[in-house]
Amino acid sequence: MSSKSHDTASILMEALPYIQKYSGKTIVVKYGGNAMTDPALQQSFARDIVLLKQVGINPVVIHGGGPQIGNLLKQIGKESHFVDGMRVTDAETMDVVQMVLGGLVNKQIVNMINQAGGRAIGLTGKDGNMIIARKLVLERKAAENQPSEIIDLGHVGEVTEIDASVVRMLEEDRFIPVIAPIGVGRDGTSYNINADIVAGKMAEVLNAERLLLLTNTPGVLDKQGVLIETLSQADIQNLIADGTIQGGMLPKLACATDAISAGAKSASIIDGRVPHALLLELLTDQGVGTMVTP
Ligand SMILES: Nc1ncnc2c1ncn2[C@@H]1O[C@H](COP(=O)(O)OP(=O)(O)O)[C@@H](O)[C@H]1O
Ligand SMILES: CC(=O)N[C@@H](CCC(=O)OP(=O)(O)O)C(=O)O
Repeated sequence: MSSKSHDTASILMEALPYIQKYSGKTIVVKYGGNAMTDPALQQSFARDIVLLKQVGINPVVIHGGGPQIGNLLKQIGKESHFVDGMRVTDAETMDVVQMVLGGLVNKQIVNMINQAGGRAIGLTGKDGNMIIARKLVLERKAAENQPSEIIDLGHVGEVTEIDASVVRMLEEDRFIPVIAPIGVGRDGTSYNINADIVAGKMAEVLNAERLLLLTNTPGVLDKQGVLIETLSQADIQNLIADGTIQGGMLPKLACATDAISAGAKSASIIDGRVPHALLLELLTDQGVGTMVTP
């Protein structure tokens, strides 16, 4: 055997214990809007998802689309405002969120996976009353000795309940669920929910083996910009308190912490700009980001 074919065979063999470990299990993958900007990377993501399904693993994709929502808002002359990584969502912005997440982005991902040979089904949290939400009430203190004030984020929601029966039904078959983070209130109100939060709750409800959040950084970085490979829940509190973790990274770590408190073994924030990041993280000895552990 040539050394090249020996190398190829050993790479394939490296995947075997991981395929055995994850076969029949659910892996929740959050595909961030910032990780989905490059067409070649989108294709490598879609092929990874199809490969996982093909070897008996059940990927469930929750997608974001923050930059894509921001672009359409800009085209209609609206500025985006964020508080703690969450978009302030008035009624008009909520319509744009539904158009972009439920329409454009969701169907783009479905199409990419199907082009790669998979069978993806796109849903929002409204389908089958899957994601029930209520208005998020955000309380904040300007300073330690000040009374807290309530910040109105409009249609931003928090998840109160997930009925994952439709996801179960799809994953038991050949289908790959692709879910947009839009929730519905008991009274029919639409809610915009941060996709990281939805991914964390979905991982809890599905009792997922892994929760992977794909984004546009190498993982969680320290003050010097160096990758932190593993983080405990106590480390996270310290890094938030000293301002190292901010903005879009806050909901990711909140959801990782919640998922772990609810029994998940780990949650990983990985670099979606690395081609085949999912395969590298799941099926090889090589990690590609930050793993949050209990
Ligand atoms: N300590 C940190 N390490 C890495 N990224 C951080 C950190 N603190 C804040 N961030 C920001 O979080 C962003 C990722 O969140 P976000 O923009 O919401 O991505 P996504 O669209 O993938 O959800 C990074 O691009 C970075 O600007
Ligand atoms: C409440 C809130 O902020 N919702 C997000 C939903 C999309 C999202 O989470 O997209 P990324 O994962 O690409 O950031 C938003 O409106 O941008």
